[in-house]
Amino acid sequence: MKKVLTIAGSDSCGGAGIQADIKTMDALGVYGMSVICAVTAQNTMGVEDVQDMTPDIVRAQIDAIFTDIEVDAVKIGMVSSPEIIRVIKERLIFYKAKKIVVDPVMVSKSGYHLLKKKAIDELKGLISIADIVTPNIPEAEVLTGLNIITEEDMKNAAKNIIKMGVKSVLIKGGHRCNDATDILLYKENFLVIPGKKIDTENTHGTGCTLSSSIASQLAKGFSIKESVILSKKYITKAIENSFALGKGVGPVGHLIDLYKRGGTDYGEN
Ligand SMILES: Nc1ncnc2c1ncn2[C@@H]1O[C@H](COP(=O)(O)OP(=O)(O)OP(=O)(O)O)[C@@H](O)[C@H]1O
Ligand SMILES: Cc1ncc(CO)c(N)n1
Repeated sequence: MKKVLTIAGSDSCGGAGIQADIKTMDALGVYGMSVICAVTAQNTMGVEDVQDMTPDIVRAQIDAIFTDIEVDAVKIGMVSSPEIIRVIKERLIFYKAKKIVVDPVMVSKSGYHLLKKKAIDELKGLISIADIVTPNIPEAEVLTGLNIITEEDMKNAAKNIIKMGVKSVLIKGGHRCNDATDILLYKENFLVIPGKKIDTENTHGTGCTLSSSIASQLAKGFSIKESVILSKKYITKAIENSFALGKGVGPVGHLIDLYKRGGTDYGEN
């Protein structure tokens, strides 16, 4: 079985973060492992509190895994602080980690800052060693300083981000009003991945699910382009099967959730 590591934050309500990553990995048939960078006290209505792990315990978790287990792909999500990001980058280079996906998580859907503002430069450094980075539109705006409205703007932002040294860039369109088309810049070519906006409030964890699906498919040996296309299908299906939970924004539905609710039709993933 392929082994995939998520380096991210814990979401107590189970919709995003480490919990979404492990559910996605399970659903896609890879073995999921985790390095926890922060614990959030969070529910469907928002983030109440955050406790960052120390850089030492982040380093110790990474060392524990890489000194024992061969890791086929790594997904990085919420990384909190400049010190934690520096440790992650240094350790991943040290262990010659393969197939690195960076989801540059900055602000939760409810508006809580999950990344300290002073950590943006370190985050760019981490992006430089990745195979793919998956910013949503507001994140791409922070990384580039550009204003992104149209598909052409998304392409320009991708060209700008690729200069950071990353091999490919997926700009996610989920934050646009009427469309969920994503744009991949890969080997100097653009791939427009069309998506229709699904009318649901329950989109907690969409970005985490997409990036851990990409890491899982890369681990299985698919190319970046194939992994992104398969993952767009997975996230679309997961949003179609999202459900109400608690009083706020409910989570996307993974294969496992569907089984529990008696469903069987989950496409080819
Ligand atoms: N309502 C929707 N209908 C269809 N696809 C969507 C919808 N919302 C998001 N997506 C898709 O989900 C994927 C994740 O994109 P999104 O922009 O939501 O990520 P994100 O903002 O990083 O998520 P998160 O808030 O979990 O960090 C993309 O492929 C995007 O196009
Ligand atoms: C821990 C965590 N990671 C990522 C997100 C996505 O916004 C979130 N809400 N919580």
